[in-house]
Amino acid sequence: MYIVTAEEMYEIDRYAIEKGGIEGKVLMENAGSQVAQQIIQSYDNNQKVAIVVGSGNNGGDGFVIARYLAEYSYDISVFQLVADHKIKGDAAFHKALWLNTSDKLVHVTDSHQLKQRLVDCDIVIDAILGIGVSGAIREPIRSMIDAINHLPVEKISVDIPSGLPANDGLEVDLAIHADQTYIIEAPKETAFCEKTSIYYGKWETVKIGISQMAYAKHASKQRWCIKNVRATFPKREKYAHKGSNGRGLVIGGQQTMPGAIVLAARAALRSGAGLVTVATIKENLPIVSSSCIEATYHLLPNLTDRLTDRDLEAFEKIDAITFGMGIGRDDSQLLSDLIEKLDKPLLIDADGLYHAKPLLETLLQHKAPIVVTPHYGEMAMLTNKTVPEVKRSPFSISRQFAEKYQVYVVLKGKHTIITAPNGEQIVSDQGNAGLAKGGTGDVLTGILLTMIMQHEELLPALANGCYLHGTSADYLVEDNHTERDLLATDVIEGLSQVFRTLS
Ligand SMILES: NC(=O)C1=CN([C@@H]2O[C@H](COP(=O)(O)OP(=O)(O)OC[C@H]3O[C@@H](n4cnc5c(N)ncnc54)[C@H](OP(=O)(O)O)[C@@H]3O)[C@@H](O)[C@H]2O)[C@@H](O)CC1
Ligand SMILES: [K+]
Repeated sequence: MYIVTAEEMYEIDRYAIEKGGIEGKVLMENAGSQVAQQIIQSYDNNQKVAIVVGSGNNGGDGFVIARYLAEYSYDISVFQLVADHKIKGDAAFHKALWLNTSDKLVHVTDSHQLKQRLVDCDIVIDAILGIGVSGAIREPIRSMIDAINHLPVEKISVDIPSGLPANDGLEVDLAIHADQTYIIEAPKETAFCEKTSIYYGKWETVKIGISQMAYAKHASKQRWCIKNVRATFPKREKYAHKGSNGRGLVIGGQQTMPGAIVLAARAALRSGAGLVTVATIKENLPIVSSSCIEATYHLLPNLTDRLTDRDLEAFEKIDAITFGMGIGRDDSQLLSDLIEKLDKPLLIDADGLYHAKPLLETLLQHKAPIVVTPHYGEMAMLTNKTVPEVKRSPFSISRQFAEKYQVYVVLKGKHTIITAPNGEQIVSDQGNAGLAKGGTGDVLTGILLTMIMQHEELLPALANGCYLHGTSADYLVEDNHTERDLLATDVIEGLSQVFRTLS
């Protein structure tokens, strides 16, 4: 499923009209009838329904919905919040069709009137503003949206909660707090941003006949689901040997943080890596090696000095490296050596990201791909922004960073956003609140290390890793765990159940 900005949706719409030959009126008919079908399936027709329409095509959708719901005997009233001359084009066409079959259209000019009109309704269908909204919400629409938010009725938004922008990056001024949103065709960026997703309530998409070709041409983001994983997940070769399934290297683990590397190494092995070597200090060896007997070990005298020739020689056979879990924040030369001296795919996580901050310009010199996996706080640190700023613009900030430093970014959150150096993005929204616990990030890193070694294309590889991690947590919470007691180690054990669903 594609995710779009407002500009991309308009381009896709234009493509469907100009190249696909579908008239705008027909797209609007399809949009309204599909939303109406969803409402008919979910809400009884003994309810009193008010449809509030604004000046744009979102209002046009509202007139179509009115026509279909009236056919199914809902008690419908349509309230027009703008002057007649504001309704133009396709919206005016569908307004005329509504008036051919009904006289139920009331002009409302202020919020006080609107409140009185809506007070005995069960459902308000919000077709006031769509993706064409711009700037601060103007009066009288502003007070009208506020009035609707205060009514104890079911609020259903068409396409987008009125007042909410489609794109990330803007401070939300005022918007309908919907219980349910029926999104036309493709979810917009704000459905996946922490500060704005709540306005949508529950949401689903309705299709109106736009071809996938239009999206392939104009959209740059996808939501990753099992269908994508099945299509891209590498098959395990029948005659594979441990060397052909990838040799991964996990570097990290201060004396006080040995758990992080155990989790990463075990997760990498459970996700199918052929061999995993853990490079850490000797004080960690007893605990780490007894917790992960399948891995091999490489001893580093400390986690701060440059790599020796012996280290570099030992790492020569490695297919991909992850650096940073439990490494601490003391000055260290390790990361600059990994960037300069080893041309291997490199995943930088956790404290490793603090070491990466002063080296960002040098990332461009690395000949193999680099992946960074920050959470919101770490992303704010890397980009000199605040956490609220990252939460407001997770798509834009990830894309700018990925393009500037030519790295892959996995911005971890409820909706994890994965960005390629060319700006292409994928959202993985699997997982639950049980993952908000120490160690789960280390498990994700281990899974991603294996995915990096086993795929040719990195963007789907990283998306598949995020899918495995989140879906393991979802299955565990559905079965014998809860969001409260779920541990990072459980997520590793849960991977088998996810793998079984992929073939
Ligand atoms: N995707 C698809 O393929 C299809 C999409 N369709 C639908 O079209 C919708 C997009 O339609 P759209 O472009 O007409 O924009 P939309 O938001 O309805 O109205 C814009 C008007 O709102 C006003 N306004 C703007 N800002 C404001 C503010 N701050 N405060 C107050 N008022 C403000 C401004 O009017 P003004 O008062 O300036 O004249 C402006 O002209 C889309 O969301 C979907 O529902 C389907 O019908 C068919 C296929
Ligand atoms: K709306």
